Amino acid sequence: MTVSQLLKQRVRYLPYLEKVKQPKDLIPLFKNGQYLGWSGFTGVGTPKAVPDALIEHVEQNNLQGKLKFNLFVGASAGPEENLWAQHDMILKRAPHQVGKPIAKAINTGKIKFFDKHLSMFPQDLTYGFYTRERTDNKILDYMIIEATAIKEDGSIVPGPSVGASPEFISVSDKIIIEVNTATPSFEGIHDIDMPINPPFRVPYPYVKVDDRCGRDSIPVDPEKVIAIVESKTMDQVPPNTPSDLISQNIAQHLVDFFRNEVKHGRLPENLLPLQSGIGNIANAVIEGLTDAQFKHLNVWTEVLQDSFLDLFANGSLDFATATSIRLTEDGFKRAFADWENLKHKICLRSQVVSNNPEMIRRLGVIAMNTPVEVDIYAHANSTNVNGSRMLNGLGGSADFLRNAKLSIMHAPSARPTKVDPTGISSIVPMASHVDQTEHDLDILVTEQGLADLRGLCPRDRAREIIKQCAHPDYKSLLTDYLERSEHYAAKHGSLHEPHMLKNAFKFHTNLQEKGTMKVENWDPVD
Ligand SMILES: CC(=O)SCCNC(=O)CCNC(=O)[C@H](O)C(C)(C)COP(=O)(O)OP(=O)(O)OC[C@H]1O[C@@H](n2cnc3c(N)ncnc32)[C@H](O)[C@@H]1OP(=O)(O)O
Repeated sequence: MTVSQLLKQRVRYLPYLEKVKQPKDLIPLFKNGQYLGWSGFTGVGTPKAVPDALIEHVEQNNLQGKLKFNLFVGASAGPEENLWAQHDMILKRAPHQVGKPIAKAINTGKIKFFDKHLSMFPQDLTYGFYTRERTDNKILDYMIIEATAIKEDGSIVPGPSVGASPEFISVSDKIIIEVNTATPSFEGIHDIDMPINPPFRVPYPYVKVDDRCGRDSIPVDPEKVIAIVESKTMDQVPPNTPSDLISQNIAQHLVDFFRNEVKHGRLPENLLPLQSGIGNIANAVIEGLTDAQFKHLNVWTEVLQDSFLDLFANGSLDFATATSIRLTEDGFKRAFADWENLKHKICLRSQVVSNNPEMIRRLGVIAMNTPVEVDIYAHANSTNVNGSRMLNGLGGSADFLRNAKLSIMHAPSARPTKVDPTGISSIVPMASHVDQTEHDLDILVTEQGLADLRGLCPRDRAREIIKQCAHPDYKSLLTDYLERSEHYAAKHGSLHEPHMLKNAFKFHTNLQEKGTMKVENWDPVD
């Protein structure tokens, strides 16, 4: 097969050039029920050419629901996994996903999705936890990995994410490499630790965000590489919603809080390494930090979004490390225009390192993530609307929030429904699903204000959250719930974290029945 000049430039291990194939040539390898690993994390660095060829094959042969795979990706993949979901090509999926089609397939029961901390998922896969039903002792049949270059020893230089690729490669029977020649080579930006399982595991030695002691590429046994495919499609990350008054106010409360912590000596002047979660609100909060005049900031996070580029550009940010640079098309254009400068200030690691509890605690990370809802005692739901409908998954939120020095959650105080512009309160009496517990959260912030929960007993916590964070439309309702619960619990000797179980989910049932959480009355309790 003829090999393009671009591909020849990127593939420096010459025996691989004998293995160059067209994606369609690989279709016969794929069988219903196989276990596949894809590279990628939060929609960047994912394989595209082979997944697209499989979609075409399914469409042309009406194989929807007949060619399904157990699909594992470090976190969410790009548009391809949503097309796979639409074509009913996914049997099982873990540990995180983003996109309406895949969420719909999960919520209609077509995809068996399970959610696991991103720091733990890759290692649990290598332990064989998720493939116990296999009788052939294999873990993954194929790993399809996107590379931006291949080094002389055959090792793989990933693109804008590392994710779980090192672990997937270590347990995959066969490997297919998509070399993306449309995207520049990311060589030199990675620091990759290969998995070592207990009882021989050693500590990760990093004590500063810019420490490096891993490899700059992923080693691979060339015998396992069965095909090299040229990919010419760039990653496609949709644009972020521009920040609005709500997210700007959230950011301002946080900036004021940080300044006060510095003033009282609980934080250094350049704060501590920052983690910021996914989504529009997290992106807008980082945007808000850009104008705050902090200097020499550092970032230890899992995903770098566009707003981090502004922090670099105005000189606030010294160094950022993550497992993925999830930039929009414009973001990548900006980053590549300044690449010679930026590439010395960014390092991409495996997700088991970026999200590692040991590292997060050692560095004293400040974690900031967005919940679906938080209850008055600070149990937070990051994943399931009304305790039932999966949004994106837990991701790394709990890796960071449980282990950070400061654990912060930020959200708008209320969200609109079809019938009520403030029909959903982010503060509820009892969280309908719990991902982060009361023991994990220090600070809760909405556009209304910031509740500092450190050292408060649950009832004081509830009053602080309602006072500082609840939307005015819900303050008296939540206070009423708290006071009635206290009255009821006092009679029953259960005043530590008072609830009326009969009414605990009344906000949610009211929402389902009437489109708003504004309950008109409580069920009587005695
Ligand atoms: C890869 C990583 O893990 S990064 C580390 C952090 N990871 C996590 O925290 C994972 C869990 N969190 C998330 O997925 C996101 O932060 C979310 C979904 C909670 C919030 O995302 P954001 O983009 O900031 O907020 P946004 O307001 O746009 O909400 C996203 C969607 O969730 C819906 N949603 C959020 N909260 C609620 C709620 N209480 N009830 C109903 N729908 C809700 C929104 O309506 C919106 O739906 P739409 O896309 O149909 O408009």
